[in-house]
Amino acid sequence: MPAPDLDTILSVKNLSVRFGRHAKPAVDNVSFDLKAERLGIVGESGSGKSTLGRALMRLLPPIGRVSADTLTFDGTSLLEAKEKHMRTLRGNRMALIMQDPRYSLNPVLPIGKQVAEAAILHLKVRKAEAHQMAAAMLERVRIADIERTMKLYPHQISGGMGQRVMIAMMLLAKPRMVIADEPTSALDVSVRGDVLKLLDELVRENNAGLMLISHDIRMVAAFCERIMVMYKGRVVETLTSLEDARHPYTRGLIAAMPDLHTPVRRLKTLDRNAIDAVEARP
Ligand SMILES: Nc1ncnc2c1ncn2[C@@H]1O[C@H](COP(=O)(O)OP(=O)(O)OP(=O)(O)O)[C@@H](O)[C@H]1O
Repeated sequence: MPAPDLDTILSVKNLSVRFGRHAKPAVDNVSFDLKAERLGIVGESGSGKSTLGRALMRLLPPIGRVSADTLTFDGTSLLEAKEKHMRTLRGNRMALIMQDPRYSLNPVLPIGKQVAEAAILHLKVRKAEAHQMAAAMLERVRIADIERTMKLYPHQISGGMGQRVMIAMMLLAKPRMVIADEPTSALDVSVRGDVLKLLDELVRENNAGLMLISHDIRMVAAFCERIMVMYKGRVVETLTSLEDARHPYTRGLIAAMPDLHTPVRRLKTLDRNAIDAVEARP
């Protein structure tokens, strides 16, 4: 028997997700491993990126049917784990950061309390210690004037600050795997880079694995060592550099994303016939 690879955080073999018995799979036979690295998942809208992320967190609605040969996270089979175990894994060992902090944060709770409650829940610490941990973590995500800011409600802070609060809350317990699903697309362009840099910094510090889900292949390429390209639920290629892109779909995604250094007059659209012809090859 081959020795287990101790560095592997997540192992996925032939993962498929179907919404309804006769529907085409939203995620179709996807296989990959995640180590303490940054893995980008890119693809156009509807390619199955979010469904993949949610399947890994076991957060799909009951209509979503998951099947896989292997789905192992940190030694636990996500196919077999009881829901109670999943609840301790989520937020503790695995974290999901979503697009818009306004929908993820509790609107009726001051942000300091929310972060402290995450510490009480996941780290089983007492109130005073949780408050201190929350303050330290908020400082770590560069929130200024901590004690005053902790008393503010989510609607009183900016989107960029809200996303930094989410990151503080999600990374408090030092999870092994962080799935960030379009974490900056609801934010002002001017703060996107800062939020991503911060996320990257904290994930590296914890020696965790990051899955960065986005439709923006150039942004993903700037942050990730590997990029998995999804089309109609399948992985069409995995790249370490955009220059290696061979698949017409990936090339289409690259061409469709404006590059600050080479301005284009018209944004290209994807040539679906060429893409499907390549996909149809045995
Ligand atoms: N709850 C659901 N019920 C039925 N179908 C769903 C559900 N969630 C996702 N799907 C379908 O699964 C497919 C993949 O959707 P998914 O949201 O994963 O794509 P995506 O690549 O994340 O797109 P986006 O970038 O727009 O979020 C789509 O065809 C979508 O309609």
